Amino acid sequence: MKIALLGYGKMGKAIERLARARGHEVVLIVDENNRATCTDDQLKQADVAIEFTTPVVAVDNYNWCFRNHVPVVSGTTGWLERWDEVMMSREQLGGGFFYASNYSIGVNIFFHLNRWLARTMARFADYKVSVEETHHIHKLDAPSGTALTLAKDILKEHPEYTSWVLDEGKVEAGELPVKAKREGEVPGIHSVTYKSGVDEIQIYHSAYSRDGFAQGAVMAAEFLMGKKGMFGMEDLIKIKDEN
Ligand SMILES: NC(=O)C1=CN([C@@H]2O[C@H](COP(=O)(O)OP(=O)(O)OC[C@H]3O[C@@H](n4cnc5c(N)ncnc54)[C@H](OP(=O)(O)O)[C@@H]3O)[C@@H](O)[C@H]2O)C=CC1
Ligand SMILES: O=C(O)C1=N[C@H](C(=O)O)C[C@H](O)C1
Repeated sequence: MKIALLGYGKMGKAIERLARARGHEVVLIVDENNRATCTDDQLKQADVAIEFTTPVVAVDNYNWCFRNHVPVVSGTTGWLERWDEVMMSREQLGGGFFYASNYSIGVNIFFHLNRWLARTMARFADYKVSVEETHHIHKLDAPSGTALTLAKDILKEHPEYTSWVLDEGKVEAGELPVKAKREGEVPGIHSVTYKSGVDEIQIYHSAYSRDGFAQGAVMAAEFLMGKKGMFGMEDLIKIKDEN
């Protein structure tokens, strides 16, 4: 498979290493410095693009891929307020798009546990729920995309919360608190905690490195090659939600 890497930072470099190890070819590397001079013809050399850049530039890159009929794996977080716009242009231009807030298989199992626990705990009003994430100090968005996925899945099962809120010390009744911590070079830690007056229940995931994210992104690219339409991790790893 021929890959265009859009974004060549911490994730782009990890993806390059893992993609080559799986026998793929990286035919284009784009970063902030050369983006303006990269041509459509260069992009069209690729079977798939993998995009890990920044919240501000990601949507332009998706549209670049759609216009050139290159399916794109989107890893960038922090752009979801433009989701509808991206879905519309994908549909109009007929592109292939794969999005996950977190490509690690472990986190996607954790998402499954979170949905199960949220359904179970909905019957026990004594417990208050909160989400916490810790990441490296370079991260631009807060809360993380992963924490947002966790929070949104909890909100679906808990009508006593009307919205999530970034917990900066002041949380109103009806708000699901999401705390975002920034420390050193932490690759990514997420937890969900249910607390009552007498005990607490917690689920927790900690990434040891970026390799799990990068491996999942390359697997998503292998899956997406030659496809049109919208896909997510549930298409790649079929874990069934049960009651
Ligand atoms: N979904 C998931 O599983 C994961 C998602 N992420 C997300 O991926 C994103 C990237 O993370 P990370 O690699 O750590 O970030 P980095 O800051 O290390 O890398 C960002 C890269 O984007 C490049 N860039 C900036 N503007 C453009 C542009 N217009 N076109 C192409 N490239 C550009 C930068 O170029 P330059 O080097 O020249 O500045 C840099 O190489 C973040 O949003 C993060 O939250 C991260 C890990 C896992
Ligand atoms: O910026 C990061 O590093 C990460 N971002 C993703 C997110 O926002 O959830 C995934 C992972 O936690 C690492």
